[in-house]
Amino acid sequence: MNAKSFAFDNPSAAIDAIAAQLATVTETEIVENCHGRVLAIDVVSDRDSPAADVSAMDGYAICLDQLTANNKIPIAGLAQAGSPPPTMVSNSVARIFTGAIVPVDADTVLKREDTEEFADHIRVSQNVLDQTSKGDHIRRVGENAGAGSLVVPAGKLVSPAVMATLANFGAATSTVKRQVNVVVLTTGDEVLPVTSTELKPWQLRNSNQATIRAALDAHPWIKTVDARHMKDDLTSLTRHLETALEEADAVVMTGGVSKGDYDFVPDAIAAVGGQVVFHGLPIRPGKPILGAGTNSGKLILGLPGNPVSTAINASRFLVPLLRKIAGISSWHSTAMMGTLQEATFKKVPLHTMLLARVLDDGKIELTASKGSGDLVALGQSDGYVCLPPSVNPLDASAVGPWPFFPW
Ligand SMILES: Nc1nc2c(c(=O)[nH]1)N[C@H]1C(S)=C(S)[C@@H](COP(=O)(O)OP(=O)(O)OC[C@H]3O[C@@H](n4cnc5c(N)ncnc54)[C@H](O)[C@@H]3O)O[C@H]1N2
Ligand code: MOO
Repeated sequence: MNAKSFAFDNPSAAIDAIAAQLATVTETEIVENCHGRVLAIDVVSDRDSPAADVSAMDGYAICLDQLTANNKIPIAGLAQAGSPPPTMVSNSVARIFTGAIVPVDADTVLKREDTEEFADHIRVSQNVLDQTSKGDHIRRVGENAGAGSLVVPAGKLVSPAVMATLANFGAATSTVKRQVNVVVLTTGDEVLPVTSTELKPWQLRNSNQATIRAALDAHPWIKTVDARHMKDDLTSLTRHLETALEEADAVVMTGGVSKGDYDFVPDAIAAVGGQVVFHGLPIRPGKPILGAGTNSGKLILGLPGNPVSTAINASRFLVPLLRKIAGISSWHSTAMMGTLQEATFKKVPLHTMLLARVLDDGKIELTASKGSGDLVALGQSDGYVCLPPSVNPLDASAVGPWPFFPW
C-alpha cells in the first residue's frame, strides 16, 4: 500500500466521505426513559421556566423602597417552596426560602446572612441597603424559557444533563430514533472464544469482539444484533455478510483486510456489492482499514485485525459513523486537547494514534508499547493521542497540545 493508493490524506476526510453515503435512521419509537437515546422530535417547554418569580436564596422578601436602615422591620409572612405565596403586609418583610414564589408586592430578596435576625423582626444595615438593588435574588418567571419555546432540538443525544431538561418539561417519556442495529463479524482461523482455556501457541482469544462489543454496549442508542466469529473462508464470509446486511444498519468486521493470502474481507465486501470508499489510509495503526457503503446506505467497516488497531479505529471511525446513522446532529467525535509530558515518539509520515494515559496534573503520558499487537499497553491506556504526519519529537512544539480521545 504505497502513498499513491490512499483515497484520502487524513482520517477526517475519509470519515466525512463515507458518512455522506450513509442512510440515517428514520423510524422512531416512544420510550419511557429517553436517557442515552437520540431525540426524534423538538421538545418545547410546556410552561414558563421558572413558572413564577421565585427566590434564589433563603432570606426575606422585601419592598426595597419601604426599608430604612437599622429599624425594626416586622416579619409578617412566610413564603415556602411547595406553597402559594403569602400576601405582603405594608412596611414588613416575609421570610422566604430558596425556590419559593416571591409575593406579588415584593420586589427584592435579601439573603438572611445580610440581615440581623430576631424572632419576629429583622434589622438591615445601611451598608447592605447601599449594596442592594431592586430585583436582587429573584429568578424571573420565564427567564430560562417561555412556554412553547424550543428547549431541546431533535437530533440531540440525551445525556444526564439533557435528561434533566426533559424531565423538567414533562418530556422524560418522548419520541426517539430507533436504535442503530449493528452486526460484528470477527475473522481469523487462529481466533478462539474468550472463554477458551486450552490454546495452542498459534491461537489467541477473540479480544477484538470483546473490545467492539464494549464500545457498542457503552451507547444505549446502539443495538448489537449479532456478534459472531468467522473462519477465513470467502464463501461463508460472503454468506454471513449478506445476512448481516439484511438485519443491520452497519456491519463491522475485523481482520482479513490487508494483503495476506487469507485476507478475504475485501473480496466478501465486493461480492455483496459494497462500494469501497477507502481501502487503506495514511494512518497508524490501521493503515489497511476498509470503509464501504451499500446501495441502501448501510455501512461496512473492515478494521485491521491487530487488537490496538481495532480498538483505536473502532473509536475513531466506527462510533462517529454510527452516530451519523443514528441521526445525532453533532455526530463528529470531539477530542479534548492534551499536552504531552514528553514527546517520546518517532517521526512518522502518517497520521499517528498513540496510546496514552492522563496524569494527575492533566498532562498526557504516552504509553510504552511494542506496537499494534500489544494488548498490555492497550489495557494500561486511558485513550489515544492523534498526531499529524511527520511531527519531529525534537521540536519544542512536539508536546502539543494534541487531540486526545478517551476510551
Ligand atoms: N504486506 C502487508 N502486510 C501487512 C500490512 C500491509 O500493509 N502490507 N498491514 C499490516 C497492518 S498495519 C495490520 S493492522 C495488519 C492487519 O491485517 P488484517 O486486518 O488482515 O489482520 P489479520 O492479518 O487477520 O490479523 C492481524 C493480527 O491481529 C490478530 N487478530 C486478528 N483478529 C483478532 C481478534 N478477533 N482478536 C484478537 N486478535 C486478532 C491476528 O492474529 C494477527 O496477529 O496487517 C499487517 N500486514
Ligand atoms: O494497523 Mo496496523 O495496526 O498499524 O499494525
